[in-house]
Amino acid sequence: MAADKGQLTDPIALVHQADAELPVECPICSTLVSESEINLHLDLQCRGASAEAGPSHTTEAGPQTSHIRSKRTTSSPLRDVIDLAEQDTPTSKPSLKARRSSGKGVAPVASIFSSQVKVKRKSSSQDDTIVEEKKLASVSGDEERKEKKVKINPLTANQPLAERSRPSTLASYIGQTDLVGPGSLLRARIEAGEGVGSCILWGPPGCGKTTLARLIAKTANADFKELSATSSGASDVRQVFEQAKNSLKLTGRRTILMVDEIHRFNKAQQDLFLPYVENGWVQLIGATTENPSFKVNGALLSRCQVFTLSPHSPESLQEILTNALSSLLEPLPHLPPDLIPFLADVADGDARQALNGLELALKVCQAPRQSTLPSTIPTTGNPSSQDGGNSQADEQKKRDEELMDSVRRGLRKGYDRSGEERYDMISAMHKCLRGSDGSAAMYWLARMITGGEDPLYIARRLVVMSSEDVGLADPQALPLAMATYQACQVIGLPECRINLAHCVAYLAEAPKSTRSYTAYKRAEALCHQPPLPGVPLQIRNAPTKLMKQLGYGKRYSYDPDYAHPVYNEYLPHTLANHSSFSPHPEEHILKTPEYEKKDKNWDEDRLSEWEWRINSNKEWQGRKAKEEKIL
Ligand SMILES: Nc1ncnc2c1ncn2[C@@H]1O[C@H](COP(=O)(O)OP(=O)(O)OP(=O)(O)O)[C@@H](O)[C@H]1O
Repeated sequence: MAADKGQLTDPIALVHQADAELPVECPICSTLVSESEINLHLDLQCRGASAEAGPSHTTEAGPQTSHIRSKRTTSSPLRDVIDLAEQDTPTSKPSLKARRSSGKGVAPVASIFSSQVKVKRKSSSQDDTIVEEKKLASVSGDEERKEKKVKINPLTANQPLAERSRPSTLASYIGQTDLVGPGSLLRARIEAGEGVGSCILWGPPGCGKTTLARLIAKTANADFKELSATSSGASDVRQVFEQAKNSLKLTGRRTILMVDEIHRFNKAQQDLFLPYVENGWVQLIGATTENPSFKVNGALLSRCQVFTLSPHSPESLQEILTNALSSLLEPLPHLPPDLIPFLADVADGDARQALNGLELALKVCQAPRQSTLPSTIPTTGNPSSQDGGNSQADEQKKRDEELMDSVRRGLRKGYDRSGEERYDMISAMHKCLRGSDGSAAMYWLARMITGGEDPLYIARRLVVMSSEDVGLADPQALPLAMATYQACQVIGLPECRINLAHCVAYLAEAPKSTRSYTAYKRAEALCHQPPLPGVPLQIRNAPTKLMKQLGYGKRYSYDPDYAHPVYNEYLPHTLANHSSFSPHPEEHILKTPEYEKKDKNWDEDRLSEWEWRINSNKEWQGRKAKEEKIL
């Protein structure tokens, strides 16, 4: 059905031609392909489908499959055939659209061909290289055409350095030696092209998860598809799975699907993976920065192996940076001599950050800058030449320092308010408060606030902490924490950070007691031990005569009439002697040196109160025992 090169064909004729050969749907990738070409399309493992065919970035097209058209939701055979005709052959005819937009219907050949751009795709290892052929023709079709081929790769040319220097072989994959170092099992399996089965790669940003996944796919010689949970939905996942299954069924070719940020799929979305992973129809490689035990569906997790990647060591980062520098083709500008070790330190284990820092430094150093040096440098031999040399060196040193400072500011690590780091930091602050280390608590408070944390989130934790850890040791803690919460609500940032700091300092210095909290936990544990007894009759209300006759409220001692504590049967018989869930008065109250200084007698006062309570309790126990004997 291909038209002769460079020759216009009447679209009506093409429609008639198409009637004779309707396109069919490929059973693997659902692309519409002409009937006569379907076998070729399958033999080519669905390569050649247009870019719309699926989410895979490995989609390729060759000249022999240029007529293949992806499925359109609003497709009709007629429209498809017209479209096929429009994009036919390298020197294809102008599109009907172009002709319509020219406003001249079927325009003269010359005006249509005067400037034509055709974009072809050709495969490379990981990237789609685009070759643009600009065909500039003279006004008349008969005249000699001037052809100018400009080879550009706009997709890769604009990539950040981190992306351009992504390793394409396992040999150039730096670090992570515990996991893929020489002699490791995983490395052996990857090198043998066996694949690693479905797995989850867990590690902090920029530690090399995506890179490793791509390397695994490359050596396994499988189709590789990539999805990101941030931009894909259930329908994308289903589409890839179905294609993978069909491909396996019809051609025996495996598919590796890498899902970046897999933790962002909710549990229901993750459930979609189960049958495909379970049956081995697709090999899943999930990448996540979050702890998979919390963020990945348990059922899916049990079908995947979890590999943990660590942040890069400064040594690994130095190697990655040096490799990236040496791979650059352009001449390097002057760079500060300490730049590489400096970047390796400040990047905090994140290779992408380190490479971004390097790229930033390169840009700054390449940019023409206004020299603050005197325009005439004294000549050698002149006594002032030494000074001139020194001042030049000083100037350079100052510039280097400024550069590193701006790179450091540019690399300041973000605070992930939705991630694990948030919980780690609030928990760190809580632990510092519990351990009465005010300075450390203040640091974590500042880290959270400067990272953009919601002050109410911090204040809520302070409210909890004031009861959980300070509790009875300082009853003022809870009202202060509540007041801090309200201050944050009313005032907001930036001022409310002062209220937070006030409360943090107070809670750090307050004495600590977990009596109420631990007592509650013990009581709660008892509530999970059946049989659960009813409320003792003595403390039940007796609003009716019958209830009174049944013993409800019998011998109940009305509290205000008695010296406290007032003894009634507050607990069921089975628990009467079970004092383990009541607050232990003898529990030690942890006091900070600051508190000791404030109130030396506090402990003694409280102890004497407890002693009295313990004795009263003993008395009550004895009286109960006697009564029980009598009964
Ligand atoms: N082990 C490594 N060896 C060489 N370069 C690496 C390595 N790890 C990471 N890099 C560099 O850092 C860049 C980012 O790495 P990659 O995308 O693999 O990290 P990631 O762990 O997937 O990060 P994220 O969780 O943010 O997606 C890569 O493009 C590459 O240039």
